[in-house]
Amino acid sequence: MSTTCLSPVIVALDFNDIEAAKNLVEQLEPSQCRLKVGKEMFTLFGPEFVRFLVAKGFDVFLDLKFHDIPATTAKACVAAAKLGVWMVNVHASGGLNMMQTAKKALADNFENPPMLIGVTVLTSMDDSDLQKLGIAKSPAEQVVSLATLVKEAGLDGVVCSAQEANLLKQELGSSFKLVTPGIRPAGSDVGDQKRIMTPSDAINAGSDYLVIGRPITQAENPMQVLNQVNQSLGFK
Ligand SMILES: O=C(O)c1cc(=O)[nH]c(=O)n1[C@@H]1O[C@H](COP(=O)(O)O)[C@@H](O)[C@H]1O
Repeated sequence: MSTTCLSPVIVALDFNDIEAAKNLVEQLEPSQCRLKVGKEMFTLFGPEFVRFLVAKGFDVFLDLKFHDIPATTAKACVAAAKLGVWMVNVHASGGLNMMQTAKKALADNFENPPMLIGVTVLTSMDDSDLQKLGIAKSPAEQVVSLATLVKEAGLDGVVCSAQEANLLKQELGSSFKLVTPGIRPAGSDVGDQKRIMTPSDAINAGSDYLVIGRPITQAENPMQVLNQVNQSLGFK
């Protein structure tokens, strides 16, 4: 598995046009960013697109957010790992047994399994969204609860917002990885995200990886935005 990337940026390839995605990928080097394939591109273009990115040497985060009974989730994680991806994720709210079973299946089947990460509270949600689900905690409190369970299950880290990064590093230690979407360079459209932060603030707060989609992919000049973000973080 490639580990040549110098930047913490993971570009979210949320395209419905495979040629548009490939056009951006052709301009990128695996040292400049990692790539994320999510539900839209995987549903449209399947494992072949993932294999294409892996064959080009990119670290690929396959973001399918599995959430099912333990056996089904574990088998889905093993199937994802067979594609040679660098990271896969499950919803932490699937529970301790689901996460432990997935982790064990990866360890039993692969000498070098991909990182397994638990999704906590989506970055598109705030207090009022949690209340409507009957959750009386703040997003930060709920993230800490779920992340504690993810750590207990032996996973490598969580998806959370950068707003919780500082707290999580204090509570769960520096080696527990924090993957943070909801990243918005100053002046870019917020869209449907609610718990947001700029790239440099996120890194200063303790984020290990920054997931950035539309601010790069929808920009007039995506490479310019990526280069600016990397430069602002001290990566060329
Ligand atoms: O798991 C994720 O990657 C994820 C979790 C989360 O809480 N919030 C979130 O936005 N994401 C993903 O991160 C990407 C963010 O994209 P932009 O909002 O366009 O930067 C999307 O592909 C989302 O599916």
